[in-house]
Amino acid sequence: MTEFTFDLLATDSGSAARRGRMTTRRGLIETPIFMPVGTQGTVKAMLPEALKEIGAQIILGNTYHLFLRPGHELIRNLGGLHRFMNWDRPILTDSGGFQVFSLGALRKIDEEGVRFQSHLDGSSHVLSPESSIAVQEALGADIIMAFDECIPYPASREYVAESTARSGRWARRCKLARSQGDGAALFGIVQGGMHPDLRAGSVNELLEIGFEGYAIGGLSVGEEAALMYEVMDNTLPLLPRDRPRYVMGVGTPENLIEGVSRGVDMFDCVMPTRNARNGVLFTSFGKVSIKQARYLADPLPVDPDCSCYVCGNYSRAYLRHLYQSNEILSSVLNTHHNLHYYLGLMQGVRDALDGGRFGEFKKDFYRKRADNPS
Ligand SMILES: CC1(C)O[C@H]2[C@@H](O1)[C@@]1(COC(C)(C)O1)O[C@@H]2CNc1nc2cc3nc(N)[nH]c(=O)c3cc2[nH]1
Ligand SMILES: [Zn+2]
Repeated sequence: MTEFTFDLLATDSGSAARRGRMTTRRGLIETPIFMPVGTQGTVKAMLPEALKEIGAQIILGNTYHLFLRPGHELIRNLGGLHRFMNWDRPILTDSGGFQVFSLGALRKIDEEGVRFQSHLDGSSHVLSPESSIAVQEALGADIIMAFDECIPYPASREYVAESTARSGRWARRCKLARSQGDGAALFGIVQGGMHPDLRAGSVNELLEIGFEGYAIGGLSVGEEAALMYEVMDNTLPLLPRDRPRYVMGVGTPENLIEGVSRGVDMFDCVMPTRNARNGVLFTSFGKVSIKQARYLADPLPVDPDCSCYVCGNYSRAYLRHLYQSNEILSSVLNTHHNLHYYLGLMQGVRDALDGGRFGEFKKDFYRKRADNPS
């Protein structure tokens, strides 16, 4: 029996945006929410205490990576992923399907699952619906994801239909493979490529099986933003209002605002953390590439409107110096600021929804960027 609930607290008058609250066995999650990605049991360059200080409520882990290294049994024997990484708030784990295809080598997919060679040492492995659920339960994640195939883009309609049907069969196997009494919530993942009818078929199959939440997969795979929004427009209205909706791998700040407007509750993306390590900082007026010469002697904080520790204590000149010098602190400070920006943006969304002023919030978001084209 899972201790998972979702309450819809408010809906926006002028859009499909919604304010909600999830209850998991490790605490509450206020939605809409952005989830920092902690692929290998760490949100890169961030101490758990710093994540809490900037308001992170839940983070992501990856089955594929932790299964390969250090191994899910080792982590279970050491008390589970929360203990292992000293994070006592909720963790959502992705099921491995996507990562096998983005990282694994020599993959072979069949009804059983996916055979692949490790990108680390070339060793051969299989991930199946049953083994993916077993790994996620061993890790002790609070929200676990069905094992699916994230269909590459572009793909033929025939392949999309076949793969989506197989992911539907896998979803059923995932639900059957769950251990009784494991308090984690299991989310189904909608596939169907960019075809509204195949998306609807995938939704119907998942609803018939029944999950605690529903993710929209197969997006943020190189498609244009307009196409991503079209799939959201077609798919979100088909999902139950009283269950969380999670769009995987999304996205830029604009993607988050547009996704919220369409009724998305949960997001995750490597963008804030990956861009931080590449010296690209997110601000209320757009992106700042800190390596640019114009910041050489700039005494201002990266975003004068930002209340984070980094903007309160360091100049653009110093952040540029750290980046140019390839200093470790560059990743630490840039990541802190970028995650603070993403989490702060979603806090602003929640506050605006609480106050019935999401429409104004969205207008203000775009005006600030238009005033300062980066
Ligand atoms: C490969 C790597 C690290 O994953 C990120 C990142 O690069 C990158 C490359 O460009 C950006 C957009 C910045 O994000 O694309 C990935 C984010 N898009 C994405 N993540 C997903 C995860 C998924 N998991 C499952 N189980 N099923 C899915 O259908 C699924 C779809 C997804 N789409
Ligand atoms: Zn800042």
